[in-house]
Amino acid sequence: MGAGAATAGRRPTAVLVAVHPEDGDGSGPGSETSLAELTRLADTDGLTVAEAVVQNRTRPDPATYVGSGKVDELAAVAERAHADVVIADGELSPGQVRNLEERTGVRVVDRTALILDIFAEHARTSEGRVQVELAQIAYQLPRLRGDGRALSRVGGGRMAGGAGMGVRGPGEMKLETQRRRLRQRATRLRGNVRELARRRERNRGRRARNQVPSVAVTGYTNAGKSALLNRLTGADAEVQDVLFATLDPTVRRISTGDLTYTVTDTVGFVRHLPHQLVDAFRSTLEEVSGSDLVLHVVDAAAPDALEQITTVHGVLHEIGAGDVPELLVLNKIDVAPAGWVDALCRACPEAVPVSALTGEGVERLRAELAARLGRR
Ligand SMILES: Nc1nc2c(ncn2[C@@H]2O[C@H](COP(=O)(O)OP(=O)(O)OP(=O)(O)O)[C@@H](O)[C@H]2O)c(=O)[nH]1
Ligand SMILES: [Mg+2]
Repeated sequence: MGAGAATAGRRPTAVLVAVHPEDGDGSGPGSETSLAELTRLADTDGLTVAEAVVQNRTRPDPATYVGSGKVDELAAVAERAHADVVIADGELSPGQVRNLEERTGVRVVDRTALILDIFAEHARTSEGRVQVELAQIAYQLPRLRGDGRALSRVGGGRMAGGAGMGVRGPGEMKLETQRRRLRQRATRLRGNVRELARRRERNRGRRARNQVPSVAVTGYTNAGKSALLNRLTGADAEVQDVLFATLDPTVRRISTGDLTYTVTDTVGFVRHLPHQLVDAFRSTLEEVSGSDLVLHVVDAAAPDALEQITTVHGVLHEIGAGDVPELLVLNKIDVAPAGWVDALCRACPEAVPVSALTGEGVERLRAELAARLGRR
């Protein structure tokens, strides 16, 4: 069972732990930006963050992730906060998790597990569920402990469906049996994903033959991709103030004048998107690399908007979509400080400022889209 089980009735409490590197671009693990994001991720997963323990030196103890003094501090903070779980701002080795748990007496998870948990919670379609479960298995296989604990949910929401994971009691299944079952399940799931990918491929081929240009909406999670898709097409994609609300691509058709094109909403990106997820979601992400134009939605109200743009470009390259022409959209200008929007426009002169909420700038965006697609 997840951390929430012991504390029915209130939201489980989390304490964050991180090593802040002395160098880097200021947005790496342990930085203020990264911790703020981890807090939002925890919140999305149903956890309330009480405190963060950050180590500022760069010489942590590899056995316990942070140095020994910090572990004592973490244990004290966790006790004071009545923490149900400790979340590390990075990916931990199985040994680090075990040692930290022993010394703090609290369940320990890392950022990757947290993101996987959110994906599991948000997957709606069978395709989304299959891909998430595959990513979960890739994460769990090297971390099995024989007591089934690595298979349970992190946060306060409902338990992840998956392969009925997390329901087995301690020691019910031998480690080797668990491993074999998971590997077999992964093989079956990969077969499903391949079949779904082929279906997607066929649909894309049909659209290409019909000469219908395609636009893929991408961007950092919570940038307003689904809201903008709804504004552009009158669709009803799910819009929520949580991270990773959308996991399944929604394809919609737009007709303006004699031009018809499709717009696809897709999964949001985040700094250090777990590689297990990138691998598992490859078929979903291929919608992006196969499109004629990437509509890159930026949350212009985010103080780290420029870093988010860099992150998204990194993921686009990773999935083979680096060469697809891009149209940058600065969204949420209704709430972004005017000076900051101006600065972003100077940094990205081709970008179109809009508000999916009020509709401001959306006509200009439509015209720009038509011009770009007509010019192909
Ligand atoms: N003020 C304001 N809020 C917006 C705007 N566009 C979207 N939002 C809000 O931003 C939040 C995220 O919007 P979504 O459309 O779900 O964002 P997304 O990029 O699809 O997010 P994921 O699917 O989770 O990656 C929601 O609370 C929206 O209401 C905008 O132009 N202005
Ligand atoms: Mg969305």
